[in-house]
Amino acid sequence: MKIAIIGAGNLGLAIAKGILHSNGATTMYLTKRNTKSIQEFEKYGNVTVTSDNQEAVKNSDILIFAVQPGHFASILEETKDLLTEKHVVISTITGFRIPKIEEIIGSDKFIIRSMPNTAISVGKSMTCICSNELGKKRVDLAKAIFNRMGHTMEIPEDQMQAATVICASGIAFWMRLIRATTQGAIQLGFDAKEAQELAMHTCNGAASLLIESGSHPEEEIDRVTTPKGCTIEGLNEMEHQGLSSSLIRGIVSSFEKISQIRKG
Ligand SMILES: NC(=O)C1=CN([C@@H]2O[C@H](COP(=O)(O)OP(=O)(O)OC[C@H]3O[C@@H](n4cnc5c(N)ncnc54)[C@H](O)[C@@H]3O)[C@@H](O)[C@H]2O)C=CC1
Ligand SMILES: O=C(O)[C@@H]1CCC=N1
Repeated sequence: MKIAIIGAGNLGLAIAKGILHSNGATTMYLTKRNTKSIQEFEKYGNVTVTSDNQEAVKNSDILIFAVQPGHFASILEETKDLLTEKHVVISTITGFRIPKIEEIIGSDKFIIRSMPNTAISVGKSMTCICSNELGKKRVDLAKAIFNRMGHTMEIPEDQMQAATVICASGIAFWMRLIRATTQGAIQLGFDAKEAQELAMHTCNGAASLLIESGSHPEEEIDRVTTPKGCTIEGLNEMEHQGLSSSLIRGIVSSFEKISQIRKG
């Protein structure tokens, strides 16, 4: 698998780490306008760092674009004449719809739109995927690539905006919840390091319980909330203060913001 990551920033580098972690590529190109900060990746023998997107495209089959939405169209213009039937174009760009990509490079290309998150660097991304008509023939390949670095779900393109909020922005939302729990634990007497260890492993355990048992969160909550006990006391106070409501409102605000990014 010859992979190029066009735009090795926060997400692009997370994907690169995930690929290296899972031995997922025979060769990998990483591109960025100024390559100084990512030069160290060349210590991995099969990685080439360059600011030349055309070189990366020519020497790769799987092209993962991870640039800011405002830069994507011009980079597609710059590389479109080099695209052949060997290439699979995978976009991670927020709000940039497949018809807009087809307008630039044509509908006769394999186009996958993906929405991974930064946990891809440790092989734990939740990645949503959709494709153009021709790209349906490469969806299994895209899933195979991303399944090595977490879990995938194929969805209609219309749900991509919502998937961005839940899965990609979701990493930040869960981080804040873990951080707030840590602050609570510090207030209760744990030192900062211990407090974070308690918070993150408990969070991991809660998610694993659902993933492995297939049960509903409320079933698991019922198993923890002793009548007249401390859990229900804390949980109800959190809800009186708007815990679920604030999360839902935040998710909807984030979703609405993507519409503005798309118009911009
Ligand atoms: N950061 C995240 O967690 C996620 C980001 N995304 C999407 O991924 C894309 C990238 O996001 P980030 O990594 O956060 O942004 P970023 O700004 O950290 O990375 C973009 C990179 O592209 C490089 N770049 C700019 N022009 C270039 C060019 N002409 N050729 C090659 N490289 C060029 C920049 O130097 C930068 O390193 C965005 O479209 C974003 O919406 C999607 C899911 C998650
Ligand atoms: O905040 C953003 O706009 C991008 C998309 C999802 C994660 N980061």
